[in-house]
Amino acid sequence: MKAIVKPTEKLSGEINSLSSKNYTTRYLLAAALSEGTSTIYYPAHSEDSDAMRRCIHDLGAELQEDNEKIVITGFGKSPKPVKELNVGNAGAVLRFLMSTATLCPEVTFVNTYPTSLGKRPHDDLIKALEQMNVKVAHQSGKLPITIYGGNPKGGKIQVSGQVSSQFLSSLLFLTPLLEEDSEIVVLDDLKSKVVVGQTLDVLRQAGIQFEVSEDFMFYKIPGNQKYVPKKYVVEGDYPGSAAILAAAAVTNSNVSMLRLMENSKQGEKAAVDVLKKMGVHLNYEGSTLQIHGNQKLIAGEFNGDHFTDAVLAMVAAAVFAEGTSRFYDVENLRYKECDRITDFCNELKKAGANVEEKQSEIIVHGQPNGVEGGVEINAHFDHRVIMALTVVGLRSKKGLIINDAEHVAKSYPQFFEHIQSLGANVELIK
Ligand SMILES: O=C(O)C1=C[C@@H](OP(=O)(O)O)[C@@H](O)[C@H](O)C1
Ligand SMILES: C=C(OP(=O)(O)O)C(=O)O
Repeated sequence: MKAIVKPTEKLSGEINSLSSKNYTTRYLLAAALSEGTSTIYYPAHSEDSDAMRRCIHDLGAELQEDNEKIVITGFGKSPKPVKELNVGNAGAVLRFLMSTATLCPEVTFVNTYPTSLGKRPHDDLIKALEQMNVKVAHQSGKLPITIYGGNPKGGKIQVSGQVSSQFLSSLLFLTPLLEEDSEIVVLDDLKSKVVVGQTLDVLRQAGIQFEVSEDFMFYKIPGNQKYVPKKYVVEGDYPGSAAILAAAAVTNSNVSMLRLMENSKQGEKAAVDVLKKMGVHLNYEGSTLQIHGNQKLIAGEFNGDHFTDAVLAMVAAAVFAEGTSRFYDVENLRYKECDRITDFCNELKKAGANVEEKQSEIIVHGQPNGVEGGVEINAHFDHRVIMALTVVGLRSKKGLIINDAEHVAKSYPQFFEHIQSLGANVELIK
């Protein structure tokens, strides 16, 4: 699918925000790891959340779904001994399930996206699992990966958090089910620390006991625990909504987004503060976030590690700001669906933006008069590149053609429909 994005001056209307992908994957897993029946209200519907649904079903969970909810009967610590799992292009789903798969004798995670997830590194999690009586066959830390488990052991576990927080989250889901008590020490740095808070939030809701140090680098997890079956309610998704907010920020707009909680634990909620700092008017009325853009933005300096999945959308807004913006501490964007520093900056430059990259920074020299556009954009299999370049296209002189735009469905299948409903001049060609 091609998305033809044309210059658009105004956006207005109301959007029912999509449901949080990161909470949906976590609730699905917590429900699968319990032995009873849980209900998840308003789950996300996207390729990534569908990948988690498919895999827990393959592992033996029973799922029944209607428009509002999924009812799940879990497999506890005894999944079906499947041979193969296909997570699509979903990094978090792969990493979370690599630990769950140690409860089976032998599971291979296949490589269906060789140029996206197939390029991402999982060495740090593999090294941690190898400390737990698990053997792992892999291609230099990448897919396809076979986990030889059956009898994983808790105890003292070390894991690096330098590349991804998903490795730690993965171990936090598994260790409560093991016979032994565990102590997890995070080595090096811990990137995307805020999303670990969402993991801990879900574990607490599922009745799991643990101790955690203030800096999130050390954990004590008693063994022999059970996930309690629960009713979970999924809140709105800030990472996806950040792209709509960025679009509203670069146009003359009056947009309301329903279902975005002001006290959310999602790191990408920081997009609201980033845009406020850039001079955009935003306010909450209950759980509705209202944004009024007037095309005027001021540059700023931001630690992007606090809102990792919203960085690209915020960079897209900064493309039109007065002055130079700097997004720092973002090196781990290089290990996502594409290299979100080099690949993204190259696409932005094609569109006419003035950006520079460093190993762990994106620097944006803003152009309040808009960018030239008039080119075709390579999506690099990355939903967040697609959404961010759509924002740029709206304020370009000649528009942008985004190729392979169907990959937006990894997290936000209704993105184009939503932005069109606000008045964005976007045409889709199948
Ligand atoms: O735990 C999660 O659900 C996620 C963690 C983050 O990844 P990293 O920890 O690799 O930054 C984020 O980018 C991803 O979209 C979802
Ligand atoms: C990086 C992302 O997801 P994942 O790591 O789960 O593939 C994302 O949603 O932007």
